[in-house]
Amino acid sequence: MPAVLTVDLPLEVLTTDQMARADRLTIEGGVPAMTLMENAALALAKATSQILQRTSGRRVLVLCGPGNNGGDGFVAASLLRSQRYKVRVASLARLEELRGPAARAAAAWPGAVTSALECEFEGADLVVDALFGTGLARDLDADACDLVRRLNRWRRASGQNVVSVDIPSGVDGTTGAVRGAAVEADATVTFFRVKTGHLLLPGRLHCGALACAHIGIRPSALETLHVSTFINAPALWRSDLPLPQIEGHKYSRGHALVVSGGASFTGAARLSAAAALRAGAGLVTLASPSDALTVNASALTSVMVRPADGARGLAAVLTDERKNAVALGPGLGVSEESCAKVETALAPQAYRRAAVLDADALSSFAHDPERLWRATRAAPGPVVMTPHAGEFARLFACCENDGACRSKLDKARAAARASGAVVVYKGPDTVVAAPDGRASILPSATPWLATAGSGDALTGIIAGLLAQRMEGFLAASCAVWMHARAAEIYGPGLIADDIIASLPHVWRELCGR
Ligand SMILES: NC(=O)C1=CN([C@@H]2O[C@H](COP(=O)(O)OP(=O)(O)OC[C@H]3O[C@@H](n4cnc5c(N)ncnc54)[C@H](O)[C@@H]3O)[C@@H](O)[C@H]2O)[C@@H](O)CC1
Ligand SMILES: [K+]
Repeated sequence: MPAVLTVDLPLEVLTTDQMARADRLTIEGGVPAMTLMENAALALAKATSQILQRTSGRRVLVLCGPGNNGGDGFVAASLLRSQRYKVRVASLARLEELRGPAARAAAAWPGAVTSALECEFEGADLVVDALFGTGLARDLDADACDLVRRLNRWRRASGQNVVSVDIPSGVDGTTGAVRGAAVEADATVTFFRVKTGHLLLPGRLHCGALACAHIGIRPSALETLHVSTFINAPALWRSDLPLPQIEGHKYSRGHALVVSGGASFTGAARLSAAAALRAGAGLVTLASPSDALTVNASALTSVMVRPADGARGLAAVLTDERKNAVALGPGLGVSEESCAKVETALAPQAYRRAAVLDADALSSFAHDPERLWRATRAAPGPVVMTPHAGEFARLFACCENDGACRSKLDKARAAARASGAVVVYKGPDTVVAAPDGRASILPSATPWLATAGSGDALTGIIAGLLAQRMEGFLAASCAVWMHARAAEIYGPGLIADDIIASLPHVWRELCGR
């Protein structure tokens, strides 16, 4: 399935409840519901017609559901028919069951309406999926599941396009979960703002190319919605991006300290260190156990190496106040000593030091997460934690099993609240959540990123941005995006070293030169 198109999507991401409130406020403000529906259908008909022109198709089947999503389908059917497309309409509900604008839209459709459950897809060049939108309130029943599965099979076998109205039917607009079965669309046209279910997996994989249309809801409606979820795109953090200043020097660009593992586990920390430098830290030092000093020193040039044995050795290196960001975890080893090193790195200080905790720095606390939260809450500067799904489950079992946490986004937010740290919940739909409730979702990432050392590179990029004093949530979001973009630029065959090597291209794009 094609990746989500992120071009020109507005930054704010809504839950289905927030979207319903925006609709309600707009209608109360004097815009008729029918006008919103007509605007939605116009955008839908335009997108559909563009695909049909590309594929030289003429025959459209519109599947309409029992609510306003179906209403959008009826209006779009009328519009497409007026453009001389050959349009069939099939409805899941009996027409007399429809209410409000959907009933009016159905009444205005001049053609026949057949039963969706019995409809044949053969002969269609494109199917419009207007079965369920943001009003999906429960799992699809067996008949609807069967219809959706038949549609998906037909699409795969025929190679024809399916366009979903608002969200692929069966995808939960808030959590991205599949409720029984869900349409696999080639394109999805949503309205006003993207919903969290478009970006979170598996929902995102069902959307195809995602477009967001303006339908007459004013952006001022956002003011009352208290939106705190955003697409992770440059517009979110570009104005805070640290750029070298002409009057600056390496010390003004910050000094990141990366903690190396023992002699047999040094590569991971070296990747992090190199990534921190490429992310723009003025200086990077690798704190290395004595037994790994030679191997580390012989493999590094622009990264400095200092001996540091155990938590005490680390404490000694950290007495230098200029080392304002510390990263630990990659190759560190799961042990009590690692716990002590993390506590040393997070120990309250008179000066502000940021920290990134990854991999073994997190897993070492799996038996006692509260001990880690005590340290992260007391830390003198921003703390960013970067668990993948396995580490998250081990460390944040309380958030995993909390019934109120229905999605990856909910879980990441709960984890950030519990720990007082920025949580980067990694995966193809990486969520960054801050303790104050802000969150970002990465809209697309190449599967080539799933490679050894990829997480170590991300840890380093975050450390590099934190060393340059970028705010914790924005630094983590920016690093996640840069990491994904670097991998996208490099393309197939990517290994972790290539992510680091591609960072200058990412900077060039961000700086516009
Ligand atoms: N003013 C508005 O609210 C606007 C809404 N629009 C469209 O309206 C949609 C939302 O409309 P609705 O709130 O009517 O919701 P939907 O059309 O998404 O679906 C709700 C209907 O389906 C039923 N239903 C929910 N889950 C079901 C299930 N699992 N099995 C069977 N029936 C189920 C509900 O009882 C209700 O009748 C949006 O997705 C969008 O397409 C657009 O027309 C723009 C304006
Ligand atoms: K739909």
